[in-house]
Amino acid sequence: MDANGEELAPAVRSILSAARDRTGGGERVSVDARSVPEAFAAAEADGRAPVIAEVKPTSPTTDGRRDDDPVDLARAMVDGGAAALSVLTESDHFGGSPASLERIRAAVDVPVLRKDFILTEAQLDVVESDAVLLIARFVDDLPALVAAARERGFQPLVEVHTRAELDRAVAADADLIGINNRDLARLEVDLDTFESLAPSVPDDVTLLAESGIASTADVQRMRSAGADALLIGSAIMDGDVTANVRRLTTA
Ligand SMILES: O=P(O)(O)OC[C@@H](O)[C@@H](O)c1c[nH]c2ccccc12
Repeated sequence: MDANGEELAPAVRSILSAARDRTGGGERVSVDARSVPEAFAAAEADGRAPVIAEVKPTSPTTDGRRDDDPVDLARAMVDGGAAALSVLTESDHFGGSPASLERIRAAVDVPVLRKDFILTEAQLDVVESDAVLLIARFVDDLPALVAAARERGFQPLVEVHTRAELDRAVAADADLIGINNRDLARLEVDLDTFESLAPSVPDDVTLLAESGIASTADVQRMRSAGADALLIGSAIMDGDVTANVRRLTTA
């Protein structure tokens, strides 16, 4: 059971128990971050849908694993028009690493989001990134972790899946919020999630639609429902990543 009183999918329980074992807590990070909202605005001005393309070698819901150099993948995504990148640093279930994020961030000039299951302040002190994901469902003291991220220069992206989590994100002063279409209890995706929660998000929040966006029709659907930007992983990682990003950003 988690805080929502709902059973989590076994893969997610395994991810969380690995996350609890990671101590983090190297030297305190202080980052001079590339602005995520500015990167979205630049993409819009250039006629592209703002997309955060995700470097995700594998996942509990993906068959197989992509072994290309993550830096090559990242560059190819930027070539296709990605406004920003998301890089998994979780190694046990997603094939990512802090080292690949570090290399990617040195190789591109767009903002890079660190995608991991961060539960404690010490786990922020692992690698420099422009933004960090904080999953409302798993973080006990969200206002404290949002503040701790900002103190280090990170832009916190708070991920929500329910109305109650959205209210907690807003109360924690989040100004970058992602609505995850994937239910972490069942690992199923439903784009209705974004459509039903987006109207309750305050206007001054930069709002992302996350997960399950596979086609240009999905991009248009999320944009019409109020998404300022889209976070897309699997549909980009499957095949020619440059062509995939180009197709999805010119929807
Ligand atoms: O591959 P998709 O369905 O396009 O989803 C991307 C991203 O939203 C997903 O990887 C994700 C959303 N929240 C997360 C939290 C941790 C790890 C991964 C995620």
